[in-house]
Amino acid sequence: MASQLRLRSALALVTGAGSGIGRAVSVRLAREGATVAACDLDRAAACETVCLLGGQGSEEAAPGGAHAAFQADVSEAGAVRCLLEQVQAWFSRPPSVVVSCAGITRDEFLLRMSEDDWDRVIAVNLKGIFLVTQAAAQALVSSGCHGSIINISSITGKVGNMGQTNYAASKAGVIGLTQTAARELGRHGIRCNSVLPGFITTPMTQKVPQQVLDKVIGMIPMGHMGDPEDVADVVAFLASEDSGYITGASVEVTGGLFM
Ligand SMILES: CCCCCCCCCCCCC[C@@H](O)CC(=O)SCCNC(=O)CCNC(=O)[C@H](O)C(C)(C)COP(=O)(O)OP(=O)(O)OC[C@H]1O[C@@H](n2cnc3c(N)ncnc32)[C@H](O)[C@@H]1OP(=O)(O)O
Ligand SMILES: NC(=O)c1ccc[n+]([C@@H]2O[C@H](COP(=O)([O-])OP(=O)(O)OC[C@H]3O[C@@H](n4cnc5c(N)ncnc54)[C@H](O)[C@@H]3O)[C@@H](O)[C@H]2O)c1
Repeated sequence: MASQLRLRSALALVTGAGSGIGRAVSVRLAREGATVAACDLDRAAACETVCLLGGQGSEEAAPGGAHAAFQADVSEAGAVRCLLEQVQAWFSRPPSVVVSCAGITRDEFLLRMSEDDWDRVIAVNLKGIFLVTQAAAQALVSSGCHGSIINISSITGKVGNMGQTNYAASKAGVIGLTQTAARELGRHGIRCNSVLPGFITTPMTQKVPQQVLDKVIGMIPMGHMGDPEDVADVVAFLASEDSGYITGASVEVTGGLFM
């Protein structure tokens, strides 16, 4: 898809920006003119992403640099509050585009899943998106700014997946959270949408047993796994005014898996 500078005035906060889909989203939004605040649990990975953006920015750079890297654990309320404070102090405005990509898996069959594996996945994938969505929406509403919030769910949240009771629950929760936020925030000019990727080639899917990947790929009408850029294409659309009348939607990026 030809890139356009349709995001030239946007400040985009991307969590999970240090890898996979979050890195691809950061690159794509920057290419369309956005200033990117790249956040990750892994500070070094976030900085590597900023370097890919051609930005001079990193936390060591002068405030207001082209792009900047931030470190935060999205599952921690204090860290997320601090993140939004840092971003607004750095760029003198709230992020008008917020893309929550940070996420983990702790896969195990239900009969064997530990409470800790459940708790951690819910904390990062669902509570993390609650905390980021809430903090970003508070900043936008208090400043009277419009915005677009994009939360990365998964097709697993729609159809379930063996070995992922924790992950599927978290991703289904993201859909419900985002739809509710869309209902509440529409009057403030803030759109909220979910993206539901299928199997995408990233470090997250590299942990999946090959036997399982072979099974699933055989079920994909387009016959192959997707790339992070396939998801970034949709995120860029939802971030821009080209999707100005879309909110509360769940957009599947799956190659047709489980259409
Ligand atoms: C018939 C195929 C149906 C496929 C439906 C898929 C629908 C949803 C696709 C999800 C796409 C989005 C994913 C995205 O959100 C990103 C991720 O979440 S990536 C991580 C995805 N995780 C998984 O898919 C879990 C993979 N499974 C495992 O990691 C392990 O199996 C584990 C659960 C840890 C258990 O390991 P263990 O060594 O105890 O067992 P095995 O691996 O030997 O498996 C035993 C048998 O179960 C079959 N199996 C396991 N997982 C799946 C699965 N997800 N779908 C289908 N079948 C699965 C495995 O093939 C073995 O079968 P068999 O007894 O015939 O050898
Ligand atoms: N890869 C896929 O097939 C696929 C499919 C559907 C949905 N998703 C979702 O897309 C998102 C990105 O996944 P990916 O495949 O790029 O994975 P990835 O593992 O490549 O990247 C995830 C990033 O999130 C960061 N992160 C993890 N926990 C964090 C925390 N507590 N705070 C801040 N950052 C944290 C990691 O450091 C990493 O950089 C996830 O939410 C994932 O569930 C992925």
